[in-house]
Amino acid sequence: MVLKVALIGSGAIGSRVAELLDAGAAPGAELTGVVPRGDTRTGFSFEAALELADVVVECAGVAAVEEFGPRLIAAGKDLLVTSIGALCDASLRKALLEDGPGRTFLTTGALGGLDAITAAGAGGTISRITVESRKLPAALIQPWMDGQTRADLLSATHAVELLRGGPSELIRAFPKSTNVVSALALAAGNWDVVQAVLIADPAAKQTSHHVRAETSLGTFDIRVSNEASPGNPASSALVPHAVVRGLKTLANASGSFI
Ligand SMILES: NC(=O)C1=CN([C@@H]2O[C@H](COP(=O)(O)OP(=O)(O)OC[C@H]3O[C@@H](n4cnc5c(N)ncnc54)[C@H](O)[C@@H]3O)[C@@H](O)[C@H]2O)C=CC1
Ligand SMILES: O=C([O-])CC(=O)C(=O)O
Repeated sequence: MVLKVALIGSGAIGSRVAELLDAGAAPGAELTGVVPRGDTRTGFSFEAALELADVVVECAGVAAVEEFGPRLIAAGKDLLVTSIGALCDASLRKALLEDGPGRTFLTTGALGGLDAITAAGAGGTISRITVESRKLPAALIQPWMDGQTRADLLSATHAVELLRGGPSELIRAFPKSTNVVSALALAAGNWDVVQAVLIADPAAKQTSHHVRAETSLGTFDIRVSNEASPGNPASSALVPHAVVRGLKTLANASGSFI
């Protein structure tokens, strides 16, 4: 049986996922359509995705998870989320992860090592997870920043710490850049153990995430240095491939967790 896939969002991640699916990168999975932003009078629509798809992949942002996620799950569809920070909201988290009958899957996205953290959270205890993320300053400019803050950031000659805090604080201020922090909390099964720092670094040749997890089953020190996505310097080029890997597992062609 073919797994029918719909996408919400066709930016850097969504357009690459579409290309990969069309090229057969996830055997057993087939692209049914891409939900456009705004006007849906022509072409594919969210309603068409609800009717035709088995799994809908969100690659559009935190607001799109809020807007579409609960309706998909209530309709019995599966949802694969990239904007994991949306799940900082406890009621949305419940709707997506507990209410069913649809299922919510979370991509590993820009990170590695989430599997070990999930296993340690289930089988042991996690006392602390820290993550330090570094991106180029231009990728971290936000609509809420005033002109002076933007100018200072863009002309910085040294690394600048932008924010330190937990998943909710980070996603509120940098919703397109700190989903990995929420992914760590969900992997740990604990929103209180994760502390993050976001750094704008003019010398950053790649986007990097340095995760350190202290658990009763071991200490994991995970460093990922990702190439930026060609279409969006704020997103790592790895992410669409992580999404497609997830779809491949859902289509069950390989039957493998790794
Ligand atoms: N879990 C992870 O490790 C990562 C997650 N992300 C998440 O993925 C999201 C997408 O990333 P990119 O593709 O790089 O962003 P992008 O900005 O290149 O593309 C987003 C696309 O979604 C579209 N869109 C927004 N709202 C929509 C709606 N309601 N309906 C249909 N389309 C809509 C936009 O028009 C845009 O074309 C980010 O906002 C971020 O939340 C990004 C990087 C890593
Ligand atoms: O792509 C990345 O490196 C991470 C990212 O934007 C996010 O976590 O939202």
